Amino acid sequence: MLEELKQEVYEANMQLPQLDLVTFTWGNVSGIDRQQGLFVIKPSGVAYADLKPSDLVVVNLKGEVVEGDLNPSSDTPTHTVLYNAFPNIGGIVHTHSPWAVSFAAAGLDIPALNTTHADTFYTAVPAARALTQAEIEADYEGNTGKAIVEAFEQRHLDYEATPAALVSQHGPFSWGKDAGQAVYNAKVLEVVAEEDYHSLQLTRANIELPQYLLDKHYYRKHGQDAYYGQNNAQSQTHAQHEK
Ligand SMILES: O=C(CO)[C@@H](O)[C@@H](O)COP(=O)(O)O
Repeated sequence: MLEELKQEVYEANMQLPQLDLVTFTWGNVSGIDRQQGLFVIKPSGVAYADLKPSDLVVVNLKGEVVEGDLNPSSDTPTHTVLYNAFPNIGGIVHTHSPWAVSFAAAGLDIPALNTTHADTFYTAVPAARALTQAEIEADYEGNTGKAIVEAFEQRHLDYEATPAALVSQHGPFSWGKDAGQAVYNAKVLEVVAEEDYHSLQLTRANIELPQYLLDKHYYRKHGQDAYYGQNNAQSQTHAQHEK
């Protein structure tokens, strides 16, 4: 069943370690056949090196396994919610890619700070709200998907224009028209998360030395007394340039 889709989703899964988006068995990719209302997903806990297309598990849109000897990814309920809520997506990726996880753990959106971001995501990538203890205990993965959908609904975001979200204190989910595009979007997300982190660090505060402190130390060492701009033509000239 769905042999061609399994091959496509298998290849998408194998791109995760190739693109440094996962460590060990973390992460998973799924892809859906909308005509049959069935999706295939990586089995839970299987090392990528050991994965075969035939290992992929077939699941219906109720989240029920219809074919497969292995357990589906533990994130299958999240994929199920997203396929039901976002009818135009064909593939979903979940990773623990470290820069995106850093924003997820901080509960921060990944802001649109550069054109790399804008090429793929029309808005900031939303950080979904944290789940309550009751939600976590009742159905962590299913409620994770609902929190993502809620973020898009409440913020009036277009899930096709911004094909990703951050799960509070867990990590990113991204999606696309198929599994391959979902992986591409996951990689772009990780790249812009890293770029954003550094941009935010660089712009967080103006921490340049004040001129008088620079004068005092520089001129004391280089033979001229500079007392906060007095009796020092160079610093006065500099001060004039500063005005
Ligand atoms: O973070 C978790 C589990 O805590 C999962 O997203 C990740 O390990 C992938 O799990 P699966 O191997 O797909 O079940």
